Amino acid sequence: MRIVRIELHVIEMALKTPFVTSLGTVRNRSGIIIEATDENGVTGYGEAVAFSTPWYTEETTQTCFHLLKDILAPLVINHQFTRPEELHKRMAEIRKNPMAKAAIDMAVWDLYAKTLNKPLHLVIGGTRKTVLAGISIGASTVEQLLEQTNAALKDGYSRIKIKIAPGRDLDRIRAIREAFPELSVLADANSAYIDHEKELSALDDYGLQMIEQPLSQDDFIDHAGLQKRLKTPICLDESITSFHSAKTAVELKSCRVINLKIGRVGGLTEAIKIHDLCLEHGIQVWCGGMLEFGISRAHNVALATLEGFTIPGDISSSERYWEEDITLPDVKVKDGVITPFKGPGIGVSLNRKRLEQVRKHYELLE
Ligand SMILES: O=C(O)CCC(=O)C1=CC=C[C@@H](O)[C@@H]1C(=O)O
Ligand SMILES: [Mg+2]
Repeated sequence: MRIVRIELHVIEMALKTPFVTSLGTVRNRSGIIIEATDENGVTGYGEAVAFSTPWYTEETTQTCFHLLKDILAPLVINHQFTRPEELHKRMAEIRKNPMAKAAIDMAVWDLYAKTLNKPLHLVIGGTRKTVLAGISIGASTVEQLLEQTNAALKDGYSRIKIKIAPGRDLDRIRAIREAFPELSVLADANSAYIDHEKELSALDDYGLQMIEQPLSQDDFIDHAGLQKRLKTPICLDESITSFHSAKTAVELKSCRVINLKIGRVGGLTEAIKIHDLCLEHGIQVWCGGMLEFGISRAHNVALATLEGFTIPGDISSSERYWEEDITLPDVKVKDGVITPFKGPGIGVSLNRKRLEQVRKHYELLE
């Protein structure tokens, strides 16, 4: 099979609730929805999940647009392939830029599953009938955090993730523990403790499920030393940008958990390889979120049906973020779980009316 047409839709939507992290606040979310159509007119969907500024990783919506339009689309259009992994390999000639590559890799997997007329989660070997839903709360005050946690529990979420930074950690953790002593809670630092490593020991006695990426975003050594000193499992997010980096983390014992994001690691092909590595080495893995739109969210649901996803991830309902998402149907959490879509591929279609409303730019590549 071969892709004969790629369409890029650059979109932007305001988040219902601003998302506050140790690195800044996200109010508006831009992204790129990609359609890849083959010679028989079958179309697969992908999404470039980079933010509009390089606060989380070095990629942005603009860098992804440039890579997709000028480098990656010309590399894959009209290139014969039988399996998605072959195009992923072809894109490996281009260095880094995982989120741009992931957009195409997601679309190719969706297209491939549709040509088999099978749901993507079954094509990749998913065994879970439902996916455990967790929720990441980016709140600026303790009161807002408690409020949003209460609402999350009412919506059936069984685990919450909070954002921490030096001087904004113990107050939050103590408040959550006091109000919800049994709740499964993890804390995401987004590398905020690089020069405050000693302050992390104070967080070690609150039964946190894990502490996510406390140190430098390209580190393995310091996290390995920290993991030896802490009871609480370390989870790596930004450090894990490829299968090789996951292998490094496993060999150096830098973490006991990995937050797996399809965009950050360069696509579903790589994410599946990292999942298999974690399963082999007893490293817990969960599906992280990127405040994304419905296409990437639907790919996350498919990924999280794999055997190794034993704990809730950051996949929550689309309606938490958007007045109206760009897919039909959108992702819905019910009683703390998400049921994988039954249709071929990712099982959702584009809500074209909504896509037009929020689209800033369109590019047709053939
Ligand atoms: O998509 C979600 O609901 C979770 C998003 C989330 O927690 C994150 C997305 C991107 C960067 C960070 O702020 C954080 C993370 O590091 O996991
Ligand atoms: Mg994180």
